[in-house]
Amino acid sequence: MTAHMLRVNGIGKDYPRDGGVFTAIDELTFAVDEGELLCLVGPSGCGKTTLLRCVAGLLEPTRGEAVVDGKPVSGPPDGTAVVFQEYGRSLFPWMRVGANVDLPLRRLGLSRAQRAERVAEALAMVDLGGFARSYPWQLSGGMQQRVAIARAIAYRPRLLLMDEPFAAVDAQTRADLEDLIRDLWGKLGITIVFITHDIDESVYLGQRVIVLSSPPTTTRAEITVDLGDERDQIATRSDPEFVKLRARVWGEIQAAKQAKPTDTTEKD
Ligand SMILES: Nc1ncnc2c1ncn2[C@@H]1O[C@H](COP(=O)(O)OP(=O)(O)OP(=O)(O)O)[C@@H](O)[C@H]1O
Repeated sequence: MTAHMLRVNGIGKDYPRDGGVFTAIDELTFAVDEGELLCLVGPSGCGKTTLLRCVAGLLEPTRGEAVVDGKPVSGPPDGTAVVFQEYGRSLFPWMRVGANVDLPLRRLGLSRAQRAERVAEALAMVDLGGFARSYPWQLSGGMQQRVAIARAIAYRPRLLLMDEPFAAVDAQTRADLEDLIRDLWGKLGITIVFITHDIDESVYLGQRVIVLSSPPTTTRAEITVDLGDERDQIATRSDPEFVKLRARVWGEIQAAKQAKPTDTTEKD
């Protein structure tokens, strides 16, 4: 049996609002297998970022817990890296690309040579081998996001959390970055939880898609993506199974927007 890399056990989050309490997440429970590529999709404001922050140990849930690699999360978990949407804010503009990728490695107790090897390897994997000495602001948005991805993989995480990482780049760059993620996932065998509000992206990337409801958020549906591991921007997206799956996710999201909070979860 495959081990769970991540378990989300009854996580809920309340925020103070207008002198009262706003339940952003009511109750979320799901598990992610080791080596799985899972996409989480849901309507705007459904608490995707809140959930990811709870899993990454950056925010304390009001209820429930996240368990990464068998350990309850109480701070940033070992072996976990995060890629955020805003690459412009996650890279340090005064540090060269190589130094940005190197930064998180400094707490791993590696030698300078080992770190340099990891930085070079990670930059080569995202096709930025010649850019170690450039500054982030000299690169395009898509290239900067590849630096952020290189920084995450240089850390050699077992779990990679991605929060709408391609929302701010143009469509062509986005397609290239999607293929890069699938390629890295295939090569590195890591577990990826990918958050997106883009239905097509969730089906194209994921082995499984979890659809979240509107707040107070619960799991609306869990959908297995039976498209095989070889995906291609043209062939996969015109595959009748892809078209069927995207229609199903779309339907679930529309229903989630209209549903009453008491609706029960549907499972595949
Ligand atoms: N620190 C906070 N204080 C109060 N309310 C918050 C806070 N952070 C988030 N919220 C609210 O909780 C809800 C979920 O927010 P969150 O950013 O997690 O959703 P999201 O699904 O990532 O949104 P989007 O799709 O727009 O990026 C929203 O209604 C938001 O206004």
